[in-house]
Amino acid sequence: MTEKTPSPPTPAPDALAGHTPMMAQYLTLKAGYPDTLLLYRMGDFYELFYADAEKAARLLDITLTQRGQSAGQPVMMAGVPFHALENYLARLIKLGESVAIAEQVGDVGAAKGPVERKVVRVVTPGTLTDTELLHDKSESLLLAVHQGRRARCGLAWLSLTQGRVYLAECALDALGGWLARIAPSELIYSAGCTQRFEQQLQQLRQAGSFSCPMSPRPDWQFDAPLGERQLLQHLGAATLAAWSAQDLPDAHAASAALLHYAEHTQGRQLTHIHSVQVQRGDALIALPATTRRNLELTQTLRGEDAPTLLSLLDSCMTGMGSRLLRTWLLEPERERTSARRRLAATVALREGSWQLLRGELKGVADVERITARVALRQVRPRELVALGLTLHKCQLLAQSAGGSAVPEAYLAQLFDELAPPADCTALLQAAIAPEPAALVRDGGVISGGFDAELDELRAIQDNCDGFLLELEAREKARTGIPNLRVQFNKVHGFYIEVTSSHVGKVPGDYRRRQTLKNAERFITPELKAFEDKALSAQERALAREKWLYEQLLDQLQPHVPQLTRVAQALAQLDVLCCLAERSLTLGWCAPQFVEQPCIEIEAGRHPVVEARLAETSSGAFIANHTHMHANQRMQIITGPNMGGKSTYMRQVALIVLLASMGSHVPASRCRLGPIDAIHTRIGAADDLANAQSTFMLEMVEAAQILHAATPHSLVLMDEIGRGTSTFDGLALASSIATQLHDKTQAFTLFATHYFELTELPASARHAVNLHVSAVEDGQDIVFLHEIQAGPASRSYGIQVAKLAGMPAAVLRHARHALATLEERAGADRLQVDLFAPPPMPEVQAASAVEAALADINPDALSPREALDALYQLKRLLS
Ligand SMILES: Nc1ncnc2c1ncn2[C@@H]1O[C@H](COP(=O)(O)OP(=O)(O)OP(=O)(O)O)[C@@H](O)[C@H]1O
Repeated sequence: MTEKTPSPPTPAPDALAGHTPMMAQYLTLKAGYPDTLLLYRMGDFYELFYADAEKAARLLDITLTQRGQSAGQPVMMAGVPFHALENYLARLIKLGESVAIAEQVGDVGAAKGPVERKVVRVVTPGTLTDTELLHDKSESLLLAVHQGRRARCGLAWLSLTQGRVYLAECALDALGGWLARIAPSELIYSAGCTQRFEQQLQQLRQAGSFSCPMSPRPDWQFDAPLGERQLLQHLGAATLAAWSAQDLPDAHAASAALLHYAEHTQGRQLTHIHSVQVQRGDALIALPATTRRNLELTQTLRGEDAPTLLSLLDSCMTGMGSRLLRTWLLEPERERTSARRRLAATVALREGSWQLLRGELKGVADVERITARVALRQVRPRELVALGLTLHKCQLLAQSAGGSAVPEAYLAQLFDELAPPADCTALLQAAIAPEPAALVRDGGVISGGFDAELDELRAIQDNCDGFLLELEAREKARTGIPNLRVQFNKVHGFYIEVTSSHVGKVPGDYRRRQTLKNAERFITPELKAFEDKALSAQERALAREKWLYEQLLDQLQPHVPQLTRVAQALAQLDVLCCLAERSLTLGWCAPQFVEQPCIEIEAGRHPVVEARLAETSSGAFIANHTHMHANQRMQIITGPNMGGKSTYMRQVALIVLLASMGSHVPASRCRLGPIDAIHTRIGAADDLANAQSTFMLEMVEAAQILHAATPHSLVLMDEIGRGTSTFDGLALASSIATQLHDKTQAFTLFATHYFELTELPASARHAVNLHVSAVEDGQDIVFLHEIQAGPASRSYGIQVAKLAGMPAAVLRHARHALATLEERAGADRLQVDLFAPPPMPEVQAASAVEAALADINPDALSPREALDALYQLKRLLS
C-alpha cells in the first residue's frame, strides 16, 4: 500500500550494549516481533533464543541448549533443521502460535560481522498460504473486529488464498453469532478498545463462539478513512457504492487493520485482492452456533468431522469445491434467488453431463490457492506445472460448454468464466519443465528451449561428462596409471584419484588435494581451469533460472483476477456436480419455493441417520411427512424414548436448510415458504468451563430463542424443562410453548415427555399433537418410528431401560414404583389448567413520595420552589 505506516520498533541502543554482533542483530530483528516466535537462520538450522527457545522447546519437544554468553548472560537456544521447517511450522500453527522467519539475505563473507538477515515471512494461523499448512477442505480466515460507537462492531475478514475482503457491521450483542459463523483462525482487535469490550471477546471465546487465538493490534491501525482508501485502491474504484460497501465506517476501520496485518505477515502488498463483499445479518438465514452444533452440520456433537451433514454431502472432486460447499451450507440466503439458480443448474446437470464433468474435475489443481501464491510470489514450480495443466483442461471445458447444445443459463456463465487468460497456459507450459525440482533454488525448473542463455550455460555442464572421460583417458595414457580416475564431489570439487601403489608415477604438474587411506587425490592446472568454468556455469545457470522465474511471476501478475474467476467457476461447477451426484445417489427431490408461509414435506428422511442405517444394515429408514402452514404452526411431539422424536425434528430442519442452500432434499416432495432462522434447543451438554449448569444453559438458550424467533423462523425444542424438578420443568415448558404459539408464532417442533403438554392444542388453535409410534410386545417394545396424529398414550421408559441392559431387579423395582406413582397421581390429580393466562400483575398503590413527585411540574417551578419541593420530598421519605 502506498499509505505511510510507522516503522517497526527498534531496541534502545543500550539494550544491545555488550551483546555479540550476532545477538545484537538477532535482538534488533526480535524487537519487531515481540509476540511472535522468531526463527533465525544459522547455517542448516533455524535457531530460537532466550524465551522463544524455552517456549519452542516445550511446545515442540526439542532440546534446549545453552551456548556461550552474550552481554554477560548465557544464551539459551533451541533449533530445528532447515529442511524440516514446514513440519515444525505446521505444529506451531496448530498450537495457535505465530512464527517469523528470518533468512540470510546478504552475501556470506561480503561484509564484516554477521551476514545480513531479514524477516522474510511471518506465518500466523489466520494468514496461511502454504499448501502444506492449509486444510484442503476449509478456509483459514483472519478476522479484525473493531469496537464502534453506540454498542456497534465493525468486522472485516479474509482468506489470503481467496483474494476477497468481507465486511459486516453488527450490534455488540450479535457479535457472538457472527464470530461463530465466520469461525476465524485468528482474530485481531484494537489495543485501544475498552476493557469491557476485551472481556466480552474473551467471554465469547470461553463460551465457544470462536476458538482461535486473539491478539491486540495498535489502535492507529483501526482507521476508517484509511480502510476505505485501501479498499478503493484494491478495487481500483472511486467509490464503494457499487459493492454497497460505503457508509460502513466501523467495518472500514476493521479492514484497515486487517489489511495492514495481512500485508505485514506476507512482507508485501496483497495485489490479488480485487473484490469486497458486504454481509448483512438480515440477508442470511440465521443459524446460531447452537443450531450448527445440534444439527451436526460440520462437526458431530463429539467434535469429529464425520458423520455430519457436510461429510455426507461433500463428494466434491476438488478442495475448492469442498470449501465452497461448506460456505453454501453455512450461509444460506433468505432471498431464494441463489438457491433457485443452483437448483436449476443441478437439475440440468442431473439430466446431462454431470458424470463427464466430474471426470474432468478429478485431479484439477487448486487454482484458487495457486493463484494467491502467484500474487504473493510464493508459488512453487510444481504448482505452476499443475496450474498449466488445469488451465489447459479449463480451456477445453470452456470450448465444450459442458457438451449440451443449449446450456442452462448459470452453467453457461460458469463455462464462459472457465476460459483461461489468453497465452497463460502456453506461457506456463513453455516456461516450466514438466517435472521441475521442488524449489527454484535447486535448479532444473525452467524448460530447455525457453531461454537461449540458460541453454548455453546448461550445455557447458552437460559437456562435462564427455570432457572428464576424455581427460581420464588422456591422463591414463600420459602417466601409465591404469586405474587413474577423474571424479567430482561437492566438498573437494574435481580431482584425479591415484591409488597409493601408483603414486610414484604421478607427473610434476599434479598438485595434491587430499590424502586418503589407500589413495591420493590430485588436481592439475587443466582440471582446475575446467572446474572454474563448470562451477561458474552452474552458478550462473542457477542465477539465470531464478531471474527467469521472477520474470515469469511478473508476467503472470496481470492474469491474477482472471485466474481467480477461473478458480471460482471451477469451484461452483464442482459443487453443482456434487449436488447433482448426491441427489441422484441418495434419491433426493428438488424442493419448491413458495411465498406463503409453510413447511410441507412428503416422505422426509434424516439423511445422516438414513446413511448410517444403510451402512450398518440396521433396517430401512422410515420416512415421515410434515405439514406446517399459517394455521398449523406448532407440533407437540410425544412418544417413547428412542422412538425417533429428535430424528424427526432434526430431519425437518436439515431439509429446510438443504433446500435453502439450493440442494435437493431427502424427501419425495417439499414445498417451502420463506424462512429467516433455524433455532434449536436440543439435548443437554453441561458447560462446566463457564460454570453454567445444564438447566441454566437450557434456559439461556430457550430465552435467546424466544427473543430472536419470528413467524418465519423454524424452532426445534427438544424436551425443554427436563433439567429441573418435574413441576418447575412442566410449568416452564408449558409457558414457553404458549409464548411460542401465541406471541412468537414461529414454526415450532416441540418434543416433550410431559403428557400434560398434549392438552395445549385443545386451547391453542395453531398447535397439533403428533406422536412417534411404538407397539408393545409383552414387556418389550418395538419402535415403528412413524409420526402419527394425536398424543402418545404412554412413555415406555422402563421398556427402553430393559433394552439398554438394565439389571432385572432394577426393572422389577421400577415397575412396582411406577404402578404406585400412577395410582397416587390418579387419586390426587389436580385440575390445573396449565395453559390459562396468568393473572395480571397486581398494581400497587403509589407511595406518598411518588404521589407528591407526580404532582410536581419542574418547568413551572422557580429555583426557590424547587428547593422547597426537594425538602418536602425528603420529609415525606423519613
Ligand atoms: N424414522 C426412523 N427410521 C428408522 N430409524 C429411526 C427413525 N427415527 C429414529 N430412528 C432410530 O432410533 C434412534 C433413536 O431416535 P431418536 O434419538 O430420534 O429418539 P427420541 O425419541 O428422540 O429419543 P429420546 O426421547 O430418548 O431422546 C435413532 O438413533 C435411529 O437409529
